[in-house]
Amino acid sequence: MTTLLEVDSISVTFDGFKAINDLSLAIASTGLRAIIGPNGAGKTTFMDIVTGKTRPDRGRVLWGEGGMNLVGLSEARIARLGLGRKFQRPTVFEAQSVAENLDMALKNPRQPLRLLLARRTAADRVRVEAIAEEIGLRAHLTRRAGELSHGQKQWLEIGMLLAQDPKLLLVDEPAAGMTVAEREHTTDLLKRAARTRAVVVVEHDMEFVRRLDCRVTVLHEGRVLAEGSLDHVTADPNVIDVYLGR
Ligand SMILES: Nc1ncnc2c1ncn2[C@@H]1O[C@H](COP(=O)(O)OP(=O)(O)OP(=O)(O)O)[C@@H](O)[C@H]1O
Repeated sequence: MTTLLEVDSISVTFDGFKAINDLSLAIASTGLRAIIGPNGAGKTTFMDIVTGKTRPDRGRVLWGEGGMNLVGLSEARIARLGLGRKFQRPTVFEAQSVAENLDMALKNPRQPLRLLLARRTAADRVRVEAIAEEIGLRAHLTRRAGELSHGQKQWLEIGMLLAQDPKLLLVDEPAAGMTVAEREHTTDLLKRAARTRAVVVVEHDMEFVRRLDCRVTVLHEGRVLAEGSLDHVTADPNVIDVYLGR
């Protein structure tokens, strides 16, 4: 098992409050990881640090075989290294079709507009169809993204990230607001995506995490409280105390 991302002793303080407190954790180059923790545990701040949005006061974020330190790099640079982030709310282009959304994502979004609007090549079309199949929207390619259900929009956005072929996909609360059937589809989608890359899911919903059937890291007060299978961490007295608020 090779390590893709290693967070090494990072800390960050906001107005005297330690949101991340000497946090260390490692993510393997393939497979799923769930990160859970009560409100304020530091999950969002962790993602902000890894993606370059927030700079830690201390510590390193090491990437890839060479162990390149991401701290201090711009968000755009980190994204180009292969780190994709899916925020909670879908941000698809509502007026464009599913195919057009995927097509724009296939091309580098930092390209000039005229290239984004350039005609699709045959290879692009094949790739767009393959991604649509992967995310379960093959039958919806010509629909406007704005007409999709909430769950379908989330899948489209995951597809747009997959189009960029990230090495690590960070996904923030994918199950929020989804129906049971949509959740099942999302679990399958994330599991499939994790066969060839690292996928880190930050999630509150324990039932969803159980379905992911993966290693779980519990954060609390900005550090790792427990790690292992969901059964292992939920049997941990420290985790029980934190979740019951004792
Ligand atoms: N920019 C900021 N300025 C001040 N305090 C912040 C800032 N960002 C986060 N915090 C604080 O840091 C702590 C960790 O927040 P964070 O959002 O990372 O937690 P979380 O685990 O994602 O919580 P939730 O599950 O509620 O989203 C919280 O107490 C939060 O209020």
